[in-house]
Amino acid sequence: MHRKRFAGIPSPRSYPILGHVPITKPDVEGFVDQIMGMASLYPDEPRMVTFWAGPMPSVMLYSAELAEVIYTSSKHLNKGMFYDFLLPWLGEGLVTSKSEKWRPRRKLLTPTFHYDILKNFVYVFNHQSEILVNKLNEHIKTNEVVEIGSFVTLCALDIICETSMGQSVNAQTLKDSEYVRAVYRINDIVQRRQKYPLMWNDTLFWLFGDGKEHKWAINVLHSFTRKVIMDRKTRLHEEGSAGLGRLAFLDLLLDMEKNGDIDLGDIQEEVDTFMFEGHDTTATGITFVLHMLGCYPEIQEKAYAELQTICGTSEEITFEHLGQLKYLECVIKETLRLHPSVPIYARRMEEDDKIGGFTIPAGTQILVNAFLIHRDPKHWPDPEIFRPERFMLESNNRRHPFAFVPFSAGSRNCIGQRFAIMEEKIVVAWVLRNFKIVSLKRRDETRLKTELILRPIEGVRLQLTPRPK
Ligand code: HEM
Repeated sequence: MHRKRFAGIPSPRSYPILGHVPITKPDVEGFVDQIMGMASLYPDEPRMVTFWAGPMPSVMLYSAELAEVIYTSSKHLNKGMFYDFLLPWLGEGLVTSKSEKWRPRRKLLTPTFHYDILKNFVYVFNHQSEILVNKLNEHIKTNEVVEIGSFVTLCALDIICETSMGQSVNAQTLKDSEYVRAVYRINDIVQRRQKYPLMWNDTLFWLFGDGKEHKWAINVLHSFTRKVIMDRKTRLHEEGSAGLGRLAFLDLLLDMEKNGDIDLGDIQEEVDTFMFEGHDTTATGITFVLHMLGCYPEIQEKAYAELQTICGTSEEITFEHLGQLKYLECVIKETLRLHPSVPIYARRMEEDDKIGGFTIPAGTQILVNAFLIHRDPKHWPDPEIFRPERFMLESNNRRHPFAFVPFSAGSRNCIGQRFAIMEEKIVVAWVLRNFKIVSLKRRDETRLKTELILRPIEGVRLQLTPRPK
């Protein structure tokens, strides 16, 4: 695309044909600093920057006002090219599908995430959190320090497997599961591929990249979900829904199949999509919340006092409790503001359109940078300060509607956001009720990396002390 069409939009100095490729930092930390550093390099309006990967332009937006054009558009609904690397795993499920396929599918699946359905999962959230607390108790008998992310990730994986497929993979209790290994491996391979433009070429990827392992992982992932789907379909047919035990998303999808709305291939795409989108995101979300609670003792005690008042001696966190845990919700949201699990997401311009007074040509990749939108001093005074009260009702009502966008916004927003907040609340509540948490590193000492997901480079190390019963 011709560079003249982007004249006037800020852009760091680049090379004539290769663009920014030679100056892109290859290491994960350097890359984050470079991308997020744009807000320091170009802090003023229009808060947008152009990058060139060779001849391909990407325009990164980092203001609520500019991102609004994308969120509210009914045209720019397709994703950027980075999502193509997910196609072999996810097929054309909700995250990756093009707008023609996505529109009717989203309409069909939206009721699946209604509170009346999500209520059924409260048991799973509690049950898996209890296992997590037991595992943490076992661990601290021999080692005071816990890398909490690794524990929480297995818990989130068990939760998403059980709620999506009605089948536990027992990631928390089993030492080794091939499916779990394949989930980790595929995430890693996709993220590495996104960062190395040479590996975007399929032939090079197969010859010199992780092609072989990629094939192994896809085979394991698809065989597992295919088998679960077929087993559940057979049981549903033979024993009826009463024979299946707890409800899972899969049962609702199988109902849709019975009505002729989708086929088994479509179901597989959506189950794989939930597995991808629904576990790493919540796992890093919960990890960062626990880190923040461990950094700010007064906030931790306030959240703990609320839990004691609302839940009292009740062993379980019930659906009714969830609505009342208002301060904990503010803590979770403030954590998502400073550490959005998906810090950047991409769309493709389907036709020329005006953003920030510039005409952006069709075909351009738009990167919406939620990490920086959440730090725009125009909407967030003292943006680096961790202050959960920002999310109290009154302040919320006065804010720009797109200043807080961890779940994206508009019609292509996250379908799982209520599920995510419910899960985060319950898992965090269990840990907080059982342990006093101290973070071994301050926030400013915790280095971040961003792959598809924002993560702490060295994990989050906590000291956990059991609270008196
Ligand atoms: C803290 C947790 C989560 C965060 C921060 C998050 C964030 C996001 C974001 C930013 C998007 C838009 C991505 C894009 O435009 O490319 C998205 C989409 C999506 N998320 Fe989530 N998510 C979370 C949890 C979940 C969970 C638990 C599920 C499922 C159970 C889920 C399922 C989906 C799906 C299916 C989409 C695609 C929606 C569509 O295009 O119609 N997410 N999520």
